[in-house]
Amino acid sequence: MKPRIALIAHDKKKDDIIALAAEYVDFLRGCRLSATGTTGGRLANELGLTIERMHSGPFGGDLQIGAKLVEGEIDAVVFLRDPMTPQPHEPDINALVRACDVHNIPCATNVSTGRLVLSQLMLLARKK
Ligand SMILES: O=C(CO)COP(=O)(O)O
Repeated sequence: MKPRIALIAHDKKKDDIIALAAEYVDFLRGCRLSATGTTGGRLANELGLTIERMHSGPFGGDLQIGAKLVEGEIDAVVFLRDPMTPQPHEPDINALVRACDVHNIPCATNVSTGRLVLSQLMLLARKK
């Protein structure tokens, strides 16, 4: 089965997630991707990725990704949070990260960890 990956970034981290996704774009093309609204729009427009786009984060997108994850439909999350800017939907953000911990789903919250997670998923996918 194709790896199912959720990609999310706060506004000041969006350039970072585009750059990160660009590094792995060939692998990501073979994955089933979901994203919050604005992040997904940029990934689709700038990298040509096919993505299931949820609502924007402040309008419930993190919760939608969390619900998919709870249903067993997400294998890994790359969520580049902005640690320097308060977010109006902080409870939703915490709920998604908590859901990852509850269900033991890898959740990369910075670029370095994102690289480790995507590299490993890529290796595992090659072995299959
Ligand atoms: O706010 C977000 C995650 O908490 C991201 O939402 P957008 O991708 O719609 O900007």
